Amino acid sequence: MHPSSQVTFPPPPPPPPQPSLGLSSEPPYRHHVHRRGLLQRLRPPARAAGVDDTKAGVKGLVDSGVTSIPAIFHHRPDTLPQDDDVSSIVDDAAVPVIDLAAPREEVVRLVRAAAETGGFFQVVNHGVPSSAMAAMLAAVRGFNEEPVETKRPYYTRDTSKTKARFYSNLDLFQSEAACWRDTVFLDMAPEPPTPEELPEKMRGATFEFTGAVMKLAASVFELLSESLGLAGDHLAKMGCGESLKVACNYYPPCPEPHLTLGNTRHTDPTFLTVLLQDGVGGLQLVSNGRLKSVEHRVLASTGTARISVAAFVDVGEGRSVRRFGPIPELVTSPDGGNPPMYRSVTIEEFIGHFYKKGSERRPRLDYFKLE
Ligand SMILES: O=C(O)CCC(=O)C(=O)O
Ligand SMILES: [Fe+2]
Repeated sequence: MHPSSQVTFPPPPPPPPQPSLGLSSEPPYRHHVHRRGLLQRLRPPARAAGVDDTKAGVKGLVDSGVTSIPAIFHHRPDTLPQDDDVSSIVDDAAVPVIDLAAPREEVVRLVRAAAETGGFFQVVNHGVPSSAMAAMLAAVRGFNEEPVETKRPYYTRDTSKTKARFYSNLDLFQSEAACWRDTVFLDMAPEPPTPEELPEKMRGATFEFTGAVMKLAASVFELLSESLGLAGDHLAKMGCGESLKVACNYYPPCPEPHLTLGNTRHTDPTFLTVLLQDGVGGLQLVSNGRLKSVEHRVLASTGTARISVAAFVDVGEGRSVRRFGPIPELVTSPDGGNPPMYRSVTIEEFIGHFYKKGSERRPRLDYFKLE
């Protein structure tokens, strides 16, 4: 979704000096030496850096006036933007734009082409009101720019405590280097939070926005089903649209953006991500490799804060027991020439790879490839 072409909301965000989202198809990282050593060294400084112990996040560091970033935010040079990246990094402005109000066949054709190649596309006429998008972005800004005393009570990574969690770097104590980002993470479906569970600044906008995103996701699943030659309700019946978890990302301005990242290169762990401000992206695994899950990362930059809202649409019930693998209709071609490329997995196993592998963030699907 690109609200920028349809709405202006005060204050208008200045364009970032660098591409805000890079999409890459380079081979995975090769460097994971001394991982254990790195982790051991990382933990105490992570607390001391005033990110987690203060519960003030990266924004707290910026407010305290740092002019150089703490060492835990230093990423390996080979993972940072390089001059010679240009050929393999696509910036979000280059992704295809699909008008969902175009004739159905045309939309299905375009969705198929986009999902099979880049795995990432931007939609217009998507039915999410411009006012709802602008209000959601303003709400995320509003919360993050509150005094730390207001934000601190929400600071937790404990999913059993609340459906609205504020933290800086979910994997702060597992990753090789921390990212220049704070997040409010919301569990919105199938069991929504009560309005009182959300930070006050986010109460008004969140329910309207996420309700509209669920509707949009349902129609994208229909389009993806049809683009795979399946019945329109195939992916919905598999449960792909039951759950909604929303990462509200706040990327404070960074004094040394050349040393760190807003988010490292990764693929998302869900069936579909609806990304406010940058696009709508990929479905994976069950298409037997036909639809792509785009690798992406976020650069840090000086200037003003950047805000994004990534809505992860996924399976709800039975995440530890239901198995997902290539859809039978997609692997049994009449000539037998399309064998399954991936083994089946549960959602929990699929997501779990992210944490087990730490900084080694290969595209998730690679781990489940059949030889
Ligand atoms: O901020 C963005 O544009 C992307 C965020 C993202 O990749 C994520 O939250 O998974
Ligand atoms: Fe992502």
